Amino acid sequence: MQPEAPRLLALFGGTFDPVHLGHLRVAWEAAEFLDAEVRLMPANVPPHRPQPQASAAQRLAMLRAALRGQDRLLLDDRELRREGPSYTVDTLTDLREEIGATRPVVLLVGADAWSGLPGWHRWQDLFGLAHIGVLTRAGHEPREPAELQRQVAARRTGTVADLADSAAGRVIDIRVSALEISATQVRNELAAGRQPRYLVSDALLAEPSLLSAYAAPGSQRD
Ligand SMILES: Nc1ncnc2c1ncn2[C@@H]1O[C@H](COP(=O)(O)OP(=O)(O)OP(=O)(O)O)[C@@H](O)[C@H]1O
Ligand SMILES: O=C(O)c1ccc[n+]([C@@H]2O[C@H](COP(=O)([O-])O)[C@@H](O)[C@H]2O)c1
Repeated sequence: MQPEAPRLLALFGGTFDPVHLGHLRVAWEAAEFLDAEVRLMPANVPPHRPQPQASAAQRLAMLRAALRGQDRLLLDDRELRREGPSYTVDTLTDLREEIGATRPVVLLVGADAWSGLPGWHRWQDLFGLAHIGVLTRAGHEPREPAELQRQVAARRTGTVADLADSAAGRVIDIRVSALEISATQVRNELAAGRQPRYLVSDALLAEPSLLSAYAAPGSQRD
């Protein structure tokens, strides 16, 4: 009898400032599509963007609250234990040291992040460490700069089973529900003194201290 193939492990990195229903739903759909263990992984110091408004501890607390009550989506806090810019290539190298070279890993990125991949630190090395799953994102047309197209042409597959055949190196497009929600929108709602109801998990609204990093000074929310 063939030994059972190890389950796919998928990492969904982000700033999560704060985590919103767009993140949660697309991660859920990716977990179903890939039949993978999906881990949401907050960046400590996100590279290539302004630094988050909420601290790492606050972003982690919001993620914990949002993920409570289910076990399909998990939390991975490895980047919060590392100082300096949270480069994904370093994170995947660290993960490989922990789990070894053979288990298939899928790095999940939204379509907007994917377009910017050639700007990432040592981006070409990412393909040696993980597969990449590109999630559609409402409001962000798929765009692939020429250097990314060249790198990806021979790697793309439409078949999940291909991801189990190797530890890394394939690219798969994952069509998920179009939920045009962003953390920027949530921060703006809160800064204007409004509730981000139905944009974030109810668990975040139930505990007002969780969203306190975004409140307008002196604002009163109902
Ligand atoms: N609504 C969404 N649909 C699909 N992917 C998403 C969605 N929101 C975020 N993502 C993806 O989740 C990852 C983490 O995103 P991030 O934490 O920066 O959230 P964001 O909403 O884009 O934040 P901000 O508005 O602060 O830029 C990225 O790969 C991003 O493309
Ligand atoms: O490694 C890099 O150079 C790099 C550059 C930009 C983004 N990332 C990662 O991409 C993920 C999504 O980033 P963001 O800024 O959309 O939250 C998050 O895990 C970041 O650490 C990584």
